[in-house]
Amino acid sequence: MAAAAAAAHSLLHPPAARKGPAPSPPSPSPFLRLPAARPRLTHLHRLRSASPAAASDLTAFPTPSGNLAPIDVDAATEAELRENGFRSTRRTKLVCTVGPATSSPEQLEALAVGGMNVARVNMCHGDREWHRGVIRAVRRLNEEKGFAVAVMMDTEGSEIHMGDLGGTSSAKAEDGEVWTFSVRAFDLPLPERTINVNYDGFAEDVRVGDELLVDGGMARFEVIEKLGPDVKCRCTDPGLLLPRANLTFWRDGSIVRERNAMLPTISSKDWLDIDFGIAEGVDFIAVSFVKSAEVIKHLKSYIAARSRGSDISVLAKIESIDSLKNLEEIIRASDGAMVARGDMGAQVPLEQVPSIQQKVVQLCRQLNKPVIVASQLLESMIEYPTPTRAEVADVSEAVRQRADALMLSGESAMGRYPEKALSVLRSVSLRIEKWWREEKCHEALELQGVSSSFSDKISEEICNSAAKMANGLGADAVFVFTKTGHMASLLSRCRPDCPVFAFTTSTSVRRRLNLQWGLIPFRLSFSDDMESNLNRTFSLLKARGMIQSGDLVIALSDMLQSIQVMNVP
Ligand SMILES: Nc1ncnc2c1ncn2[C@@H]1O[C@H](COP(=O)(O)OP(=O)(O)O)[C@@H](O)[C@H]1O
Ligand SMILES: C=C(OP(=O)(O)O)C(=O)O
Ligand SMILES: [K+]
Ligand SMILES: [Mg+2]
Repeated sequence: MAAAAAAAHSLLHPPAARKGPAPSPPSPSPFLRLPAARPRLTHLHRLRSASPAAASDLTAFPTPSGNLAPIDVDAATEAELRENGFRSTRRTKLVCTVGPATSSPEQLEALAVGGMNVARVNMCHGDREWHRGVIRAVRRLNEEKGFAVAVMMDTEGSEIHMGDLGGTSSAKAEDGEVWTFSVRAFDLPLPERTINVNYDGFAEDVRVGDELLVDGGMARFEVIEKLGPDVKCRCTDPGLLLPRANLTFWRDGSIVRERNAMLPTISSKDWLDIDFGIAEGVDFIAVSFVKSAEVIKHLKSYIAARSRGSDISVLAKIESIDSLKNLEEIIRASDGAMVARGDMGAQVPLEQVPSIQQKVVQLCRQLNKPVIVASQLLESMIEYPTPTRAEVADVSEAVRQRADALMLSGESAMGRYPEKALSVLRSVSLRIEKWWREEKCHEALELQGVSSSFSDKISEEICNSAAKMANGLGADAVFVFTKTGHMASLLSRCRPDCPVFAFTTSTSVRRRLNLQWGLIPFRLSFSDDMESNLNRTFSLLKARGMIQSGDLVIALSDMLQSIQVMNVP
């Protein structure tokens, strides 16, 4: 037990390895500038010649005084860079579901300090006032403390689920007990051993003999009798019933999809929630139970018409058999995806979930869409302060697959140890990333072209080359100045060995980039003049101790299509 405790301790408290003296740069030239990629002549007007500048131009640039306001970076990133250096920054992003355990401003700040990149609110639970409070608290935190925590709203969708258990937080179903699942509206308190079901067709669709699975198998019942709106079921696998738990029913070993298969992906309640999300300025909307690309396209055009310029990214949750049938089309239409293993595991045999996860993660990377691996990563930490070995292995596998992000659900929403769970994700990510970088174990993924225009193609080739150069030269960081964030995501897609500092003029682009692997997003106003942008950025970052003279940096921008290699003066 003592050994276990010690192991858990080291997992939760990794030693902070201070950055040593700046490594001597492998490049002999302190200011080597490469020519711009050469496009066809017809596209030359897009390029501006990179005038060769002497190193002295940079050293002559005045160092800043105490004025640090022009760049937005949060204290957690700053401390991490200062203490651990570029190479050791975490590349895998972390999403936390906010619930009753984490909704106060103090609790949210603790999560942000602990590495939360995205706060998720799940519209299945809580009411709009509650969600509004959380979204606004996150916004305040960003404004007051310089964080760039993005907000993700997750729709309820038209799944079948249980009601609220009449206010109790959980109920235990024991072997052999008879429970009533009913579509009736009851007055509170609910009669004993009674569960509300949200789907009106439930009592008609089920048959005596069907199996009823709560949360994909947390508890299991057999339908023994139908009495109008009430369905009597005997518990055959005891387990815990949680409010609004998902329900599936099975007949002859297959999931039953009768009229429920015809339910809309976005329900009328979801549309109201989406209007709410647009009004509150959320950064991501994750759509539950996506079946086709059409629903994503529909939502994207709705958002474009409604949100007047503010960009909201639409993420497809891959969690049903239908989503697997149209996987590539759905991901192409979306701005990103989530491997939602909770419901997925209730629809396909559990042993198929790992290969589905790997397939979705790889496809998203090919198509340049960020991907989140979600559900039960550290499930036991809802109750216990340390994870199981199996959970750590599961997290490691998602990190090794180089998913953009990992997500906490119940662990952070209503668990006893939300901050500890986050710190486990953080330390496991750091450790596994370092191990795989050092061992150079990653199989090179042959990236296919993703660009739809020639000018995009130039950006893509520049990013591919810059990432390769960064690896070959052992660069400390890639700097990218990007207005829309597109160049930054193309770099992230290459999964370079060093982190990517993404400078963008917009706070909302900065927040959205926070979901993507390996990007450290900063908000900075900059001009079209790369020379002065770089000088200014170096000065600002040096003044804050985030970079040092001699650091080897590769710089790109989406205004000037070139690759520059230089040492920080
Ligand atoms: N806004 C909220 N209010 C109350 N409880 C919540 C809220 N968000 C999440 N939870 C709790 O956290 C659990 C895990 O969250 P999540 O995985 O997002 O939902 P679900 O279990 O419905 O898929 C939920 O089952 C619920 O008990
Ligand atoms: C993330 C998931 O969706 P939700 O928590 O909304 O059911 C899931 O099913 O894994
Ligand atoms: K949901
Ligand atoms: Mg789900």
